[in-house]
Amino acid sequence: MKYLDTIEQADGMLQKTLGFLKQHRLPANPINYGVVYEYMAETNKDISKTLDRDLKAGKTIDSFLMESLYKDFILQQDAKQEAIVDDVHNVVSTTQKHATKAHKDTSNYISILDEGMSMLDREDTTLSKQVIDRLIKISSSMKNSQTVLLKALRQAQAKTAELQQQIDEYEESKQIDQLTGLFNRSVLNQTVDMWVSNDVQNIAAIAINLDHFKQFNDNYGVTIGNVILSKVAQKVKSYVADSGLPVRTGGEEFLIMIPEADVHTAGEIAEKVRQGVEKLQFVNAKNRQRLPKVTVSSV
Ligand SMILES: Nc1nc2c(ncn2[C@@H]2O[C@H](COP(=O)(O)OP(=O)(O)OP(=O)(O)O)[C@@H](O)[C@H]2O)c(=O)[nH]1
Repeated sequence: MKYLDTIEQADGMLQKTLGFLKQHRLPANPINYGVVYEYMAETNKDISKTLDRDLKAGKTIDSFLMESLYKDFILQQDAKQEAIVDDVHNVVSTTQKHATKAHKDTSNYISILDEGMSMLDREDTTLSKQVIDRLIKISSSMKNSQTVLLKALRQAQAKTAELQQQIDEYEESKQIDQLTGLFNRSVLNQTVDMWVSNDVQNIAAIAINLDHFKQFNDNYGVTIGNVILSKVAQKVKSYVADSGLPVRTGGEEFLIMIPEADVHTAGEIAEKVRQGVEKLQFVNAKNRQRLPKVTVSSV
């Protein structure tokens, strides 16, 4: 069980959580409530770290941020994962059933074979013929049972490969921010930990922030805001290739982490990203009006 709070503790947390939601004008829907509850209870260090950082920087704590924290750091055991586990369970139990039956058939076959052999009599050819007929019959049924087992094993093998692919896709989807296709913060934390434990010497970090993005949302709507975010993210990604890790760290914030890179190289990449984003042109499909230039700041 995830939450072991007593009624009194949960009541206390409820008050604190509602206070936080009210202060930031966030509706108390299940996502916002869940994230803020974890934050107040200090039970999720990733949520605490991100929210503390954003609060300290005076960032807007909005539903976009709540949703991304929920997806990145809470939503792990979802329906899809459970369905995969159920499928694995089915494959295992079906194969086990067939294997148990095949084992029983084999033992049966061996004892009938033993018994038949002892009954074979050179003098009594009629009895011997009956015994042999019975052995032929039982051998053929044994063959059928082995064929069924083989088929079940082949099906299990195919299903296992299919499930493995689903697990891989699922694992990947948990690491990727859906809107931008960049990595999410949980991958950032894991990757940096891995680099540090592998003694990577210089890790360069380029923080990229879209300028006045709130105005784009306010003036042109969230859908256009989303398109802009996604296109800028693609640009960011295109300058990183395989050499670094492009991450969406917040609503309109990205981070490029590059292992074994010096400040000069990082500066060059930051400048390329800045220029590349400025070259992007956005046109409002409804009225063909060109949108103002999108600019980014990087540090
Ligand atoms: N469309 C869209 N907007 C988002 C998303 N996530 C966050 N936002 C919005 O991004 C805006 C960020 O606003 P601010 O933090 O004030 O940043 P800014 O307007 O870029 O201001 P500066 O950073 O100071 O230039 C807020 O209006 C958020 O609601 C998202 O996934 N999609």
